[in-house]
Amino acid sequence: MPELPILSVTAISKHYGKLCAVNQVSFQLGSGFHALLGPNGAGKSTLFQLLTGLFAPDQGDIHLNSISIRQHLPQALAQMGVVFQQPALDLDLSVQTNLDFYGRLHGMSKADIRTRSAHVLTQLEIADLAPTPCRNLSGGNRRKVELARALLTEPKLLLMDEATVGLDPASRATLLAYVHRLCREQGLCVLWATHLMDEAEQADQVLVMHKGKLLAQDTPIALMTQTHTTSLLEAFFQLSGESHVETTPTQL
Ligand SMILES: Nc1ncnc2c1ncn2[C@@H]1O[C@H](COP(=O)(O)OP(=O)(O)OP(=O)(O)O)[C@@H](O)[C@H]1O
Repeated sequence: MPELPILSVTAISKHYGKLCAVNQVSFQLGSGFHALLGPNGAGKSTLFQLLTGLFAPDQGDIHLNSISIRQHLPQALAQMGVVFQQPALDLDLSVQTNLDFYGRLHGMSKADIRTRSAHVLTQLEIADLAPTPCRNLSGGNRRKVELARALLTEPKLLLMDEATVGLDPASRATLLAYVHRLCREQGLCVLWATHLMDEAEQADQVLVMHKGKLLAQDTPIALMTQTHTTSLLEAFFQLSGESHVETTPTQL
């Protein structure tokens, strides 16, 4: 029997005035690492804002494990962890206090928060930083703390919006490897927005977004085969009809 989707998005649209930032987008995701690939302005962040209920779509609906985000937002959010593009830690508080605050907001008991934080901080190799004020952390470690916080409630869906922006190559690789491991070992469903080719190339599936539309959803290899290209970058330009003269070979 086919696996039920964890995330199901049906014909959602979002306008800012006359601009259609998300245009009739539909897709379904099961467990695994899914890259949402698109250049600046493609609509990735707007899609994330719709998925997290920050805005309601003008039309369409989103279901997380069959729960409608429109009708039952708190229940849907309880199954979701999010790392937004903009850092969102309280820098004056310690790592542990940031996690405590988030856990309490989600109705976790103090004991559960402590057990779970110790687990995720250890997995991310930053357990020793628990008492440290977030202001004193490097950019890479701040992102790890945001990821730890997103994972505190054991979500089924993890949304990562350009989560590696500003990180050095080693920190970026550690974060990516850890999230891939969570997909493999715990069946997590990850939607990872990026415009970096190497991040998308490692995904189980790539969702190609351009000017508000979802152009394709498939494995990196299948996208290259369908477009008769030998790289994901070329496949993107084939699918979008854009020219890539002005771009670097590693990102859109
Ligand atoms: N609050 C807003 N008001 C008006 N227009 C907006 C708003 N937010 C985004 N837009 C526009 O909607 C379109 C999609 O933007 P969005 O930020 O979703 O794209 P993105 O793919 O996340 O880009 P980036 O990688 O630069 O974050 C862009 O044309 C952007 O200028």
